[in-house]
Amino acid sequence: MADIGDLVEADSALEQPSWTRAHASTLPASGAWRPSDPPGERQFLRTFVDRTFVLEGGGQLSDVTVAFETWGTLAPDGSNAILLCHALTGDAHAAGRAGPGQPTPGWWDGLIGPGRVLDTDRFFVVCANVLGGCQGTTGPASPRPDRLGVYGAGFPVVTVRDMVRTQARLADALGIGSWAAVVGGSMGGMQVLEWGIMFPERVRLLVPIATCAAATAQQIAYWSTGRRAIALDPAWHGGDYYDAAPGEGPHRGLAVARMISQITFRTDRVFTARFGRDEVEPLSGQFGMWDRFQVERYLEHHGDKLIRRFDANSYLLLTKAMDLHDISRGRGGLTAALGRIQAPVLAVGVSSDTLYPKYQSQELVRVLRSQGGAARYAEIDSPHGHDAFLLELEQVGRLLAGALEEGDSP
Ligand SMILES: CC(=O)SCCNC(=O)CCNC(=O)[C@H](O)C(C)(C)COP(=O)(O)OP(=O)(O)OC[C@H]1O[C@@H](n2cnc3c(N)ncnc32)[C@H](O)[C@@H]1OP(=O)(O)O
Ligand SMILES: N[C@@H](CCO)C(=O)O
Repeated sequence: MADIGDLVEADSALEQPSWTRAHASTLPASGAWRPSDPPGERQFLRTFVDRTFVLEGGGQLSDVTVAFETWGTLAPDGSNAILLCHALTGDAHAAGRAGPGQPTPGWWDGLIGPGRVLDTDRFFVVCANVLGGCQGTTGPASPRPDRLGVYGAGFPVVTVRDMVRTQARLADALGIGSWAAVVGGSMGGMQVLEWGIMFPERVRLLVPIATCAAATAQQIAYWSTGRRAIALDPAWHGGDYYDAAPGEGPHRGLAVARMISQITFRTDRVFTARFGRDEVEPLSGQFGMWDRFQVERYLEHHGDKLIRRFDANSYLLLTKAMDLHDISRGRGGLTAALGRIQAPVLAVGVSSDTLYPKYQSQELVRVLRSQGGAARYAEIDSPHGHDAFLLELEQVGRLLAGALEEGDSP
């Protein structure tokens, strides 16, 4: 445990959801980790304090903070821990706070808690904000170790493998030798696969949802268009905008990037049912260029919402990490990479996902099984598209419950 770095308790000065306040310059150092009170409170692990963390792409970091939340109680032998890996704009807050006060909704509320699928009377559930993110874990908006400003454009490119390596340090620090399950959707599913490949002996069940073994040309096309929108915003300033006055950051570019991605998260069918050709400003016979359809206003709303809770540089980094995701890189191909996995795999696709289409999950299972791996495909039947893993919680819960019953769990 000596080289793990300091675990620090939740600091009320950091009590905030926003990236703008996510990085206080000092974190209180403490000795050993102890559970937060109430459960669900954000906690921080400082790691790589002692040495340089060399990233897969050659960049370097030191003194990395990992923000995480936990629910439930860790068994004395550390055997009952489940790791949840979040998607692009998610964070460590997978479930609402269980203690007093107004619970803040989490992205998988309803699945986590006493008697729920991720039963906190039985499991110790952990979720950490990813490296490069903007909700407490070190990212571009974080102060540099020398305290001479924030990283900004100087933050190195990170990969999904780098994210997983920081999570492994967290597991070490918490005393978790192997996870009962590692579960996540989209970018979270990419982390799940890398966990199975990088640390095969440290996972006992893998549940990658709505994800892929390697980004396709179309996925790269979508995400890179969003990145271009951010880079074209003059307020982006090459990534160094953190001293801009409130409201003067690259929010226009980020909003457009979100509008583009929101289209890919949903479907033609649902957009047609929800918005059809309905207009916001009724067409009067004289067509105004900026008179809007309802779907335009909806996308604008989603752009506006994201800029209030997300950092443009993190959006660039994390979408790049997804595009760089390729489990076969440096491993002698897809079959060899998947051949490293020892844990049973439940790969879940979404029937209507056009961003990470279900054939990619099916292909994972086909290759795993061709090598004798214990892999199964299951499907979320939904009209909603990619976001179904966040919207169809009843189906997700049923699939997870089945996998946890069958898998190697306590
Ligand atoms: C529970 C959480 O997600 S916590 C938030 C943290 N975020 C994350 O963790 C990332 C993952 N979460 C997400 O991506 C999303 O929150 C999801 C997928 C879970 C849910 O998506 P939603 O945004 O709720 O879905 P939906 O497509 O129904 O959009 C609803 C919003 O569009 C607005 N809207 C609907 N129609 C229109 C329209 N015609 N014009 C303008 N706005 C509209 C609604 O008023 C609503 O606004 P609100 O969210 O400010 O209340
Ligand atoms: N809508 C989700 C899914 C992305 O895969 C998010 O914003 O994180």
